[in-house]
Amino acid sequence: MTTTTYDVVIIGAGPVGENVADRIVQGGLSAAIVERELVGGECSYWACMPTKALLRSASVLRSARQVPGACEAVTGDLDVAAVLRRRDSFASNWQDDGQASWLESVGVPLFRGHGRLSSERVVEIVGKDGATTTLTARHAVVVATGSSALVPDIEGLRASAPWTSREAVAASEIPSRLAIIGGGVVASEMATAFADLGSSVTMLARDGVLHLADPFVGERVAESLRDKGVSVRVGAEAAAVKRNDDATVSITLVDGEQVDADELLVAIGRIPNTQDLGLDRVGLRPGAWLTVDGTMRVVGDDGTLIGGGWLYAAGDVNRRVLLTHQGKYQARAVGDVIVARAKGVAVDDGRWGRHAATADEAAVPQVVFTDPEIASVGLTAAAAEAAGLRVRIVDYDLAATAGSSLHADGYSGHARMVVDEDRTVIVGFTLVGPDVGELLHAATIAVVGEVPLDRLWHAVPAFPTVSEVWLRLLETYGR
Ligand SMILES: Cc1cc2nc3c(=O)[nH]c(=O)nc-3n(C[C@H](O)[C@H](O)[C@H](O)COP(=O)(O)OP(=O)(O)OC[C@H]3O[C@@H](n4cnc5c(N)ncnc54)[C@H](O)[C@@H]3O)c2cc1C
Ligand SMILES: NC(=O)c1ccc[n+]([C@@H]2O[C@H](COP(=O)([O-])OP(=O)(O)OC[C@H]3O[C@@H](n4cnc5c(N)ncnc54)[C@H](O)[C@@H]3O)[C@@H](O)[C@H]2O)c1
Repeated sequence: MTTTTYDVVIIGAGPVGENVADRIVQGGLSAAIVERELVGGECSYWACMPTKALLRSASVLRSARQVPGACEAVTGDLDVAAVLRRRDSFASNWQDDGQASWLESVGVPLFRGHGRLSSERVVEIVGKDGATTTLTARHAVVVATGSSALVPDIEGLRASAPWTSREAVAASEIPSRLAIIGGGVVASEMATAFADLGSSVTMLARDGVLHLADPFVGERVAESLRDKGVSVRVGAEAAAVKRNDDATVSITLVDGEQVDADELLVAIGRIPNTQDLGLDRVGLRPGAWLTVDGTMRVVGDDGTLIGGGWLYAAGDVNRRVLLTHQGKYQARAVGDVIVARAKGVAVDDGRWGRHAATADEAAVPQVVFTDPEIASVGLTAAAAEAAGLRVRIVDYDLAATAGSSLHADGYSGHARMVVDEDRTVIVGFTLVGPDVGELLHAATIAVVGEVPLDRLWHAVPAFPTVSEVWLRLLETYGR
């Protein structure tokens, strides 16, 4: 007999749903999880892992070519077929047996099918065979259904069957010409990947390249994309799209110009997976992002808790931060707070408390795997100023460290630290340069720990590493 009542029911087995389930069972409660596609979600099969696999080989080749002694050993070009095979293996060939076994090993039953809220604490699941299962949660239902690509209402766009990030990430062939609508993170990473893999790429970056980052970031990435032969068209906006009889696609821009390509990737942001989730049954609007309180309980438009607080939302679907690591961080807080409430233990939801996801507002780290890489945490200078902080910006040329000159000939990069002058702590840090992603965590610790600059002078970077930029930034700031 199938057990139909669990302490917690989770809809969506992406990275966030999996982590909520794990915390719930670690806390001694029972959990069941519902998944309509693959256990592991977008991140495992169509996002983080396969995109980075697509980007990594060219990055390694570039690194080798920048170091005499190694560059002489590079006698060929990128092996595209081998890159795609490695990508396939990082997407587990789009099979989820491994992650489904993990769920089983931690004691979380998996219900395959589309889940919907049908009433308070009740989730109805319709399986592929049409059979319906009903699960009731004693304590909480957690929505972790993630997000999907936004395809805008541009004339002819949908009918032209454009790629979203899914088709780009899983591509089995590299198109000769790829056009991209968008200038954000997906557009920039995919322009890099496909240019490296041999496509002739045109990027229609209406609002600029990575325009929400500190301005030097987008400038460096756009320059590098252009050096690779990418046509970066800042300000260009698509007005109409047509798939031609010969399978090519033509994009007419607002100014009347036409851009032709073999495939078109649309990468202009995300929509929440809440269209068919039964939100209307609990007083919410289908298709809306879910708004949450400090412990990720869903609130209605009037700010009151849905049903008194049994419904939680974590990960992309609550729109706080659309990143895997941040969603998993929320998941740990959500799992733990549900357990605490179920057991009548005090909730610790103050700033930096165990049950709060404070870093979502203060210290989100992100690495964008373009060439050069971008690593950032916390506030940009503009955001810090807009938040009313008395800010000092400290810049340093990353190429001027002994470590970077050893890392690669012709190393080029930049570092910026944003200091809150009233507290003399770092509130934002951005690095641009080859392989800077691995330098980021030191900055994340400094921001989260609110480490005073006076103390940071005692955190001595090893010589000769690129991390010596920390000392250079402090020297530039002054003692
Ligand atoms: C191209 C691309 C690259 C990215 N790269 C990175 C990166 O390098 N680093 C990073 O941190 N982030 C990256 N992201 C973002 C990252 O993928 C998301 O933040 C992350 O996947 C969110 O996890 P989630 O569990 O909230 O949602 P998802 O991963 O979307 O998982 C949600 C799950 O819920 C299931 N589901 C939805 N509705 C239902 C339903 N009604 N019933 C049952 N199941 C349902 C879905 O099938 C899915 O498996 C990238 C995103 C994209 C698009
Ligand atoms: N390495 C990483 O961390 C990584 C990689 C890929 C994706 N992601 C995450 O996935 C999410 C989605 O990425 P994304 O690139 O789709 O969104 P995004 O929000 O990063 O960028 C969207 C871009 O599209 C532009 N845009 C919006 N509407 C447009 C329109 N109608 N026409 C032309 N341009 C338009 C915006 O100005 C913006 O530059 C992001 O939030 C990101 O954090 C992370």
